[in-house]
Amino acid sequence: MSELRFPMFIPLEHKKIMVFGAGKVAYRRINTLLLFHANITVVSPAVCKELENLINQKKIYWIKGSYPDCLIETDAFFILAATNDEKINESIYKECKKNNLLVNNAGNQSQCDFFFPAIVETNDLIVGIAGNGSNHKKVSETATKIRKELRGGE
Ligand SMILES: C[C@@]1(CC(=O)O)c2cc3[nH]c(cc4nc(cc5[nH]c(cc(n2)[C@H]1CCC(=O)O)[C@@](C)(CC(=O)O)[C@@H]5CCC(=O)O)C(CC(=O)O)=C4CCC(=O)O)c(CCC(=O)O)c3CC(=O)O
Ligand SMILES: NC(=O)C1=CN([C@@H]2O[C@H](COP(=O)(O)OP(=O)(O)OC[C@H]3O[C@@H](n4cnc5c(N)ncnc54)[C@H](O)[C@@H]3O)[C@@H](O)[C@H]2O)C=CC1
Repeated sequence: MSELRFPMFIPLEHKKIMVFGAGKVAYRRINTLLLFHANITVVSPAVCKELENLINQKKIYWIKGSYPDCLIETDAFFILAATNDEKINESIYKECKKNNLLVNNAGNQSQCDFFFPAIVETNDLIVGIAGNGSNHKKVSETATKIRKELRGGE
């Protein structure tokens, strides 16, 4: 893929974000979104220990269930489809499109209205890093280098 992706920096405070799936990818992304004080609802039949802690601390809201039994809330600012079922992720994508909602299918780049960046944050800077979708490792390694440069480690 060689398309250029335009970075936008959007305040997320109090905006509702729905995340379908509560595994490794969902956890990584929820942690990133919490930095921005988003109002996160996660839908999944089960959650990992780390997410359970966030739910108990009331940092995120959990709907215990599965798509399509649990529907997409149309007042969501955007939706992340991050289940481990390709067909389910695709159905979520299609329902979002029908409702004019922004959606990211973590398993399929052709079903992403926007892409999830790697983030480096300091007191007064936010750096968002993305590639062209061909080298996730390079994006991640670049974030690590910039973290070292700006924060001296981590
Ligand atoms: C295109 C994109 C679409 C989107 O927005 O969803 C996408 C897609 C996919 N990633 C895959 C694999 C991995 N992604 C990571 C890590 C990150 N991926 C992220 C973003 C994006 N990933 C989007 C834009 C990327 C860009 O700009 O180029 C980051 C930046 C942000 C975040 O996710 O938090 C985060 C680094 C954060 C940081 O380090 O800070 C690792 C781990 C690693 O490399 O260390 C692995 C491999 C190991 C693993 O399995 O974890 C697969 C194959 C899945 C499969 O085959 O099943 C797909 C699917 C596909 O390519 O179609
Ligand atoms: N974009 C990225 O960075 C990456 C994307 N992926 C893709 O992301 C997706 C998720 O990967 P992982 O987090 O590793 O999976 P995982 O197996 O760790 O977690 C999947 C989660 O989905 C939930 N789930 C399953 N069916 C569901 C349904 N019908 N409704 C709601 N929740 C449901 C499960 O309970 C579980 O919590 C896969 O599609 C994979 O291809 C994988 C690695 C990296």
